[in-house]
Amino acid sequence: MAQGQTLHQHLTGFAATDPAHGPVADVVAAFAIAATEISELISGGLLSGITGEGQTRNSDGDVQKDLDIKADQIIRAALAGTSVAALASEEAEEIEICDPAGAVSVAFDPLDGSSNINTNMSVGTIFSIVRTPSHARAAFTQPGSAQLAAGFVVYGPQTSLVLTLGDGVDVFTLDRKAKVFQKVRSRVQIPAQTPEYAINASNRRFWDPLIVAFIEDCLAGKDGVMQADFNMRWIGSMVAEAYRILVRGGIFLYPGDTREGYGEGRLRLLYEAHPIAFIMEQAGGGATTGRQRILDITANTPHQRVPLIMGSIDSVRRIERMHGSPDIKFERNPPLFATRGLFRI
Ligand SMILES: O=P(O)(O)OC[C@H]1O[C@](O)(COP(=O)(O)O)[C@@H](O)[C@@H]1O
Ligand SMILES: [Mg+2]
Ligand SMILES: [Mg+2]
Repeated sequence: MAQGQTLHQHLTGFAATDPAHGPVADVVAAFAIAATEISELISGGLLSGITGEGQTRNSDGDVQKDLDIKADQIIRAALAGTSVAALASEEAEEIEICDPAGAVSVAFDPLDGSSNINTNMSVGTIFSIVRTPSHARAAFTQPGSAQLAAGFVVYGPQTSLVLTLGDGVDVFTLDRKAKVFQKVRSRVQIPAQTPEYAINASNRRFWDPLIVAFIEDCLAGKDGVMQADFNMRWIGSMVAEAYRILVRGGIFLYPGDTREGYGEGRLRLLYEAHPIAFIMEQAGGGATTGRQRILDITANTPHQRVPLIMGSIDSVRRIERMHGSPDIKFERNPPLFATRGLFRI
């Protein structure tokens, strides 16, 4: 439908032949309500009593900021009005069973990029909705391709909710006065080739040589095999990076590295990589570990980490080809391949 449609209208118009569709719509609506409240809190900052400090740690070892905990509580309160079978939150150690008869289950990151709270940078909320199997406990032992819907909210200069119901990606921006999300972009398509990359380059000495090789190719610009001058971004907030990629393309990398505990990178499969990968693919982009499509992976534990490389499809495919070609470092040397096209190897 045309822009200007509200999220509520979008969900109401969502085909209802599958019995899970009603519960999916209810859960998305609950996240929209929670996001409206979280957005207000964030925009008030210290005036809302948000200090950005924290005392406790979550199961992944991160310090839980006051807003991490508050966002988790707000989302739980909003979901209490729905019949969700199982919940997996970044801020809870274990999977929780709510209504075992619930048709859907939800994994969520209440606040992504929370190291940015004090610096007045963008943070977000991420969610993944799956069908509940016969045993609710098994809800999160399905590959990412089994997701029914996924979304994320970016609390930036605008608060925007990005949503896929498995049929393309739409973007809704919060009308703060009316407290309604209005559709601003329909059927988003990520450009296949955008010379822009995002990676935490301070970890370079810990990377796999293939990641070093890819970034060196980007840095070589027009003179290198990519034949394009690259721009670089790193926000430290995956939701903000994903939003930028949806708008103008590019590639984001959080690979595994040799730091202790970072063998599988930093991002969590169930509530970060799965939903973002679903959105990337639905918008014509890609998401991979380098060796495996993210949506083909099934979690063994709730907070399992996974290397995540996502964005413009040509860049994602190039990374995958590099991982499949151990001798790529020889092939990369010009001038033999100086005539290759953008992003080709
Ligand atoms: O500080 P680093 O290692 O660059 O990691 C940044 C990454 O960590 C995250 O903040 C992880 O998410 P949380 O803030 O939910 O733990 C991502 O948003 C971001 O891409
Ligand atoms: Mg996160
Ligand atoms: Mg978080």
